[in-house]
Amino acid sequence: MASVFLRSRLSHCSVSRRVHGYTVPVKINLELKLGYFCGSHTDKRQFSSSTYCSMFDFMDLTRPHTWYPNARKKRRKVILHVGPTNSGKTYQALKQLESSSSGVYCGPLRLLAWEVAKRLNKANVPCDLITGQEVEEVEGAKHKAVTVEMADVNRDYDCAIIDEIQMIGCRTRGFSFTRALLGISADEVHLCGDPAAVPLVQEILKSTDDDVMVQSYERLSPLVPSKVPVGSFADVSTGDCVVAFSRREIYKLKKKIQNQGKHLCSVVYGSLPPETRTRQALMFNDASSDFDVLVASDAIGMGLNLNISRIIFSTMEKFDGEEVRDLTVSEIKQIAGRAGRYGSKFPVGEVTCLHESDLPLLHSALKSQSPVLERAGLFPTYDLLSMFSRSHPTIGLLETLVHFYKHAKLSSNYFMTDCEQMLKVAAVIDVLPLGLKEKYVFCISAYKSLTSTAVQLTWMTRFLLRASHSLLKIMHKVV
Ligand SMILES: Nc1ncnc2c1ncn2[C@@H]1O[C@H](COP(=O)(O)OP(=O)(O)OP(=O)(O)O)[C@@H](O)[C@H]1O
Repeated sequence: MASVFLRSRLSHCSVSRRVHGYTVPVKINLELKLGYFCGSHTDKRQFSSSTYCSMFDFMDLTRPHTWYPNARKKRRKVILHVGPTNSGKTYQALKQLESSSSGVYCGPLRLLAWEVAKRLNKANVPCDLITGQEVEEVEGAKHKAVTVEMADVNRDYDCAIIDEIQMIGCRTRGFSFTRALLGISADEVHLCGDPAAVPLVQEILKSTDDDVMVQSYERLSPLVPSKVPVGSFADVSTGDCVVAFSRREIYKLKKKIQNQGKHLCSVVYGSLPPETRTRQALMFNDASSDFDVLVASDAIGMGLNLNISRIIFSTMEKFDGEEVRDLTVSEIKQIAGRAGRYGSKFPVGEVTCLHESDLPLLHSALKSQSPVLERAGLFPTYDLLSMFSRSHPTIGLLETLVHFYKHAKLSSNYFMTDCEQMLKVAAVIDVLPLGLKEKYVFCISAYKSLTSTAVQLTWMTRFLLRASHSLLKIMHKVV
């Protein structure tokens, strides 16, 4: 239904006919005001050549480093902490954050941001928690733990961490990591993640004039791939985490395991409400609780420190929004790496599958390197959309996004983010009496939870109207 709605909206817009192939002359005042896109108030050493450009090509996204004048004022020290899972990369970066006078942690999951905020506050470093769903401010805090979409590129920090930097290559969320990488204004920026991201990050940062260094790590505790599958739910034991890729499957597995009468299961998956997800993870981690088995989606794959003894893949395939495909090497390693975390009560991690036929893929993935990332996600900033919109006042957000998607020019280090879900949100909210900024905010923050039924679209329309004030309060500072 949503796609029908979207199709009709798109044909109604006829964006490509009306706004095809712009190279728009800009007036002097606009040029001055928006100088940083042409480089005028950024780093004069490097970005001054086109200061007096008289033509502004909105579709030219080939120099995204110039979108962040605040960060370009600094020569940042960027440290890439790379290595396998459970090798202490984040631990080392967090030590720097903890000892800095101001800082920000940017993570891919709300649960990770929550863990970091808790850790810093416990260490008497007041730390705010800011995610798409909540703002928890702590008096006197100069530190923030945020989900990467909420990273504030207008503030200055001593220290910043961008965790799971390999997500810069993610089809749908990569642009938020690119924005944080290029835009965070911190003296020291710590990037933690897979070595596969190193060449791309180094290439991208050539344009920023930052100092970049690479620090490599080894796994701190062994991870043993099992030669035999689990085979029967009767063989599931305390500390096991069974991984599945849909909510339906997760609850089916939970039921089958609990039917054996030996274990109670916690569940963790991405769309669980944050409080419930946190409670379920805590319950599993708590040795005194009866919930000694976890059934989870790949939401546990990133950075979470859970007391898992053995990872059991119930399948090696997942539906990625477009098709059912095999898990990638990187996904398999990330998820498997949750077993036997250093410092947990299981000093050795084990990993296996439910079905024997899945074992070869598991074994070969664990022996392979993740393929090197070639391109990072990119998406136009609000400022850029807003400039475009001012030059084309009759065009709505949906048409603007479609136009950028079709006509933007990118350098070879970048790809345009897959914005199909954002377009669906834009199609709905374009008819609402909201400003461009509000609409943009909703598009980049609400698309993750959108599904494609008419009921949910109707619900979302109502929700947007109700939530606009609170969400805007959160987003106001970061866009
Ligand atoms: N030097 C250390 N002393 C004590 N504990 C450590 C040390 N280094 C790491 N740890 C602990 O080991 C676990 C794994 O560390 P960390 O989360 O930093 O690994 P990582 O390499 O970032 O893993 P992933 O890529 O899976 O997120 C954490 O519980 C962390 O607190």
